[in-house]
Amino acid sequence: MELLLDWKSIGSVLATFMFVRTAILEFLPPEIYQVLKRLFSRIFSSLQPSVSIIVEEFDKSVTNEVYEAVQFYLSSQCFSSAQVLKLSRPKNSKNLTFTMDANQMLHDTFDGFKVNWSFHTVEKKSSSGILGYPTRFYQLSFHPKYKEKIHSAYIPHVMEVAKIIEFKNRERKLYTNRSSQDDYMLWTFVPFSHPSTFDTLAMDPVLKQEIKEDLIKFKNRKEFYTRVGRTWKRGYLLYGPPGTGKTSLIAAIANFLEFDIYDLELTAVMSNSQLRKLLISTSSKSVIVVEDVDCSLDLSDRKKKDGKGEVEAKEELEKSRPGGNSNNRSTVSLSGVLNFVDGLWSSCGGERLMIFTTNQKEKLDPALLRPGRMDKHINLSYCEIAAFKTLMKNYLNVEKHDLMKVAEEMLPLVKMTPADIAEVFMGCDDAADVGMKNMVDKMRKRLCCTIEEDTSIAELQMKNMEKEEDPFSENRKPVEEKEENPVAEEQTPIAEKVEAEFAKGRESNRVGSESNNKNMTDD
Ligand SMILES: Nc1ncnc2c1ncn2[C@@H]1O[C@H](COP(=O)(O)OP(=O)(O)OP(=O)(O)O)[C@@H](O)[C@H]1O
Repeated sequence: MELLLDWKSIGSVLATFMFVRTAILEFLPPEIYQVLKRLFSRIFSSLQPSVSIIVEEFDKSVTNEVYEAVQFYLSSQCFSSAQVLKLSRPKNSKNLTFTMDANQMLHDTFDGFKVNWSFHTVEKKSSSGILGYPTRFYQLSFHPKYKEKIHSAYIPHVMEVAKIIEFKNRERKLYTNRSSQDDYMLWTFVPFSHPSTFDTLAMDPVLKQEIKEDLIKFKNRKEFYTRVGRTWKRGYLLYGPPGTGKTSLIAAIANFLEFDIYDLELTAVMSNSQLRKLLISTSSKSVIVVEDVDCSLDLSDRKKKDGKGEVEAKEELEKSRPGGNSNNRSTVSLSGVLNFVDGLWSSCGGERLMIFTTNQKEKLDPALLRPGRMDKHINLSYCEIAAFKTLMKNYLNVEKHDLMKVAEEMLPLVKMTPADIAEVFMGCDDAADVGMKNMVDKMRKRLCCTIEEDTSIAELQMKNMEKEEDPFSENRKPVEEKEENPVAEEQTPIAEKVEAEFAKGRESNRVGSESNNKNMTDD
């Protein structure tokens, strides 16, 4: 009988509990329900044994990197489990960021165990009782039996995930030393947003693919570089006439690798030691660029043939520069630059690509060009048909056109850089017919000029040769006789020459398409 009573009372307790629960869910405002839920979960969790780790924002006034990492990590985790979130987008950043609000609790699961994160803000009083800046910190709580796992696996996991998220979210930067006046502000920066990519780049497709593969290999070979005892860096030399896309290629590379760019103006660097400071203040995952290196410093052969030393030669170069005077003269030397590229200091940090550009490769010292310093020599030259098609697609939004055949025949005869072609297409506001007509007109004009120029050079050479001829020689022809000759080469009408050049162009197109690409060399 007593047992029956007990079962009855249990049944009525359960029924009451169900009734109260339904009443709470139905009638209690959700805000109050949430508060009660949190209160109960805190009471229960405080009854369980737990260990806490505090991660403060500052460590002796210096920003705590772990705090930043936790912030990144939790921003990716908190959307699903935190109750109240803060939403922000840092200026110029491409992504939205969610952060936890103060006193919020967040649960995370890792490798089968649970941990709790909470965020707090407290205002600490100084010894004199004055309230200081608020101290912000994250608190990580977990069961004591997971202490070892937290230390050896969970925290490294948080740091790794944070690194990946930070890299994806971060705003890439373009640094320059051009406007820096003193040692304290070596680099100034702006957000890097150059639109050039490998898709928009007009260049030989084989060369493009080769460069992309080389970059991918470089990026994925951290272990390889460690194994063979080399610093994780690579040097490219881009050379070719102005307007062939050296700067555009650098921007495309930085966008491809998602690296920052450091644009190093050597003439603004006062000494080798300042050069070293600039180098060690660059971050990893960056492209360091020295444009027009032949114009920056005298980096020709160190052993001057005329007996002048490096310093003397540099002095001369400085004097020859506009506004150059001895007071603000740079004392950066070739050896300083060589050390910058692959000296001991260049091994600080990692994952760095150094790119030097020049219009005159032959002016550079072989020491700078050797493998290990410049690992790849990339020749960017005048526009060929594949590059022309890319520009047509970019600027005129067409892949085929009636005038394509004519342009294709003339292109090998006229030395046009991608910049020349881009300029013509730019003025056509997407109108493909106008763009192609203007292009062909420009090519014709250039072809005529080239032929006229060649003709007058040939005439001049002929005259000079005649002047130099031995006046007593029996074979010597009088100049007048040559000028009167109606079938002389220089008197062929320009139109005929253009036609002859076209024939040459057709031939060279055929040969060009058969030849292997020789524009990128491993040095
Ligand atoms: N290969 C290319 N693909 C697409 N656009 C190009 C290319 N080359 C040049 N251009 C166009 O021409 C302009 C000038 O090119 P860029 O500055 O890259 O040439 P450069 O070789 O670095 O010239 P310089 O040697 O004078 O510095 C660019 O803004 C771009 O619009």
